[in-house]
Amino acid sequence: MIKIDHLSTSYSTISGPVHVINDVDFEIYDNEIFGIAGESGCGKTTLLKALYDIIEFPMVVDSGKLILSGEKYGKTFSYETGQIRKTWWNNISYVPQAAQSVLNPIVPLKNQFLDSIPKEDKRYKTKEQTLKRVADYLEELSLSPDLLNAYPFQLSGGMRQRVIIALATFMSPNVVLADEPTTALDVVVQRGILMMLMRLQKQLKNTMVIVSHDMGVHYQVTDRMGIMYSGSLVELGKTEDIFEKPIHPYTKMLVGALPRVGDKSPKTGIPGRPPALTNPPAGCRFAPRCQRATEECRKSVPKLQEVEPGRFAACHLINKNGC
Ligand SMILES: Nc1ncnc2c1ncn2[C@@H]1O[C@H](COP(=O)(O)OP(=O)(O)OP(=O)(O)O)[C@@H](O)[C@H]1O
Repeated sequence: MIKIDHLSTSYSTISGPVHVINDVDFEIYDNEIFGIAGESGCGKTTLLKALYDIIEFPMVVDSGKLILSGEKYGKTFSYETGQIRKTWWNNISYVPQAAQSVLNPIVPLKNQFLDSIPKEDKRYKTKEQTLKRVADYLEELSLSPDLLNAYPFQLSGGMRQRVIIALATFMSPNVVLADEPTTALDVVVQRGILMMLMRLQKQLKNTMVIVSHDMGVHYQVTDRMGIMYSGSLVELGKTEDIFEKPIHPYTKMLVGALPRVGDKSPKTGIPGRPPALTNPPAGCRFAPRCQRATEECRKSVPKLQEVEPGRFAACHLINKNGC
């Protein structure tokens, strides 16, 4: 499980701190695929980096923390912000955005696998034993073991993405974080990657966190999801509930803009633009784009509240005829 405990982060810039994650507080459970959605620049990648403990200048944690806990091979573990990196690969792994370009193009894949396996993993005594296990694992994932002798530049983008996912899951981590795993791939390859992630999650019974701006990806793959807007979590719940009955006005607009089979009604975009994080408006950050915003919305920041069991939203209009 990952507990995100009132986390706020910022980036230090020459014009002062840019607050990107604002008091985000929720839990991601064991054995689920959790999605994080929202427009470009709302802080999805920043949150994922914090989850993976890549907190390096210019990113700063202003307050709050993360706790990664669980059980592996009969032993319980718990790591907080600042310690999570000690358990990279073993208990948590990360498929970064544009992952296809993180592989060194001129190093054979087998060396990249060997370099990624933590030195303390003593399950395989020799290099040959480790490579045999990697080859078997690739076969389990319907990938050819011959890939181990290939160089990344010889592979297509979709194949490189599959290899990265294999690398990230080889140690059976309790949590796998994937940032935009299907962006820049054609729809057929996208589907293959999504199926692979779903199959792996079922097999490992672990937690997968998928960041995507594409609501279609969340609909197909995730069990629960969080909607981010301008650095805050504005809605959280089961994915099917969010699509069937969105609560927050922003989520309603996001879901309403999606095409549906048989629905011929004209689709409209969300008016306006997200606020600049360098100079956000007071009160609810969505208020300038919300047709139902009131004086209260423009003055005070709404807190994320439990609207129904397991359903959370941050909006002053809840129970006031608006949401
Ligand atoms: N190194 C940095 N220095 C200053 N500001 C940054 C830095 N990295 C990100 N930001 C700012 O933080 C905000 C959130 O960025 P982030 O990459 O987390 O958003 P995102 O939702 O993942 O967007 P995208 O979908 O485009 O990747 C953006 O406004 C961005 O300009």
